[in-house]
Amino acid sequence: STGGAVATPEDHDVEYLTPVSIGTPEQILNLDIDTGSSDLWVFSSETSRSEVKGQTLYDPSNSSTAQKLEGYTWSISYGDGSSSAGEVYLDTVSIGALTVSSQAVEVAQKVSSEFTSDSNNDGLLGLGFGSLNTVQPNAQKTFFDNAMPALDSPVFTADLKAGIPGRYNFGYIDPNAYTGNITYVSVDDSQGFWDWTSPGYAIGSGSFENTTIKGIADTGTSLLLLPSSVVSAYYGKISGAKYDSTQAGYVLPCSPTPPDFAFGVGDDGAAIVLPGKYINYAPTGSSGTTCFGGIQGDSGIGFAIFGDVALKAAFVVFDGGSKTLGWASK
Ligand SMILES: CN(C)c1ccc(C(=O)NN)cc1
Repeated sequence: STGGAVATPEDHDVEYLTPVSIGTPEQILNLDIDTGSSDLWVFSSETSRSEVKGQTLYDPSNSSTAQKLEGYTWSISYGDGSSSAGEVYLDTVSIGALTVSSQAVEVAQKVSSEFTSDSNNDGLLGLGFGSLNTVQPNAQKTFFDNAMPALDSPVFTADLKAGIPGRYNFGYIDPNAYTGNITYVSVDDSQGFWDWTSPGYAIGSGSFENTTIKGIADTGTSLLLLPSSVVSAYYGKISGAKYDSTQAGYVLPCSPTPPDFAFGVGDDGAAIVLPGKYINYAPTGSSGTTCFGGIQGDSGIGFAIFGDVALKAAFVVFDGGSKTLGWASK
């Protein structure tokens, strides 16, 4: 089997939302597919009314295939301090033509303000490794883990794009979606993430800097978070760029277009190039003169995060069979 669906960017590519069918008859919710976590949770009929602002709600009582897991609960918090919690059902979940008949659907009873204010986001679909799942008393499998045995190939791919819809596919690699070769790198799944090591970076037309950068491929994080030495080297090349403590990040003049940023993949010289315009993440004010940087520091996290700013420059294969990541330009 195979499947897949469109991934539509929200403002500034802060996140990408994908239609997911849940239950019988189908209830379609727009979920944030997140390789940095492993819970499939949704806004629901059980979500505190004061914490819902426009989201579509999954109502298990309207699904003939929903089965409550009595006594099961979940509770999750994310790197940005947001959180949610609730109870658990099993139901049929589909992404395009790919259907999992008994998927754990975690219904939110509480969500934090970051989710409440994100009115188009109806929940998250985690595609990290199973060890990160928060369901108690027994952890539940991800959609990918449940689907894998039936997939033509044990993979899913992320083809996110700047400002326009891209795609997540399951079970196959679309040869028309990328250019050149796919370079595969090893993954350390010991922390539950798609954790890999880049050999270094280059700024603009500059020489390649060999420096080990260990980090996770995380579709659920908006920015590219890198070691402070790399971030300082990048913004040090830009007149007027500075760390703004009020914004808690580097800001830069939106014009002229900043230099490209490339990160290495594998030991054969392959690299993914971020066009400089991807680093103009969003204007900080109404004048549009100053932009918030799409590359920021990873201090305090313990690893780099290759979020959407990086991923949208690449075609990425998440290989659950070999536990490798494949990176290609496009
Ligand atoms: C508040 N929202 C929509 C979030 C979505 C995803 C994440 C995240 O860290 N995913 N890896 C955090 C917050």
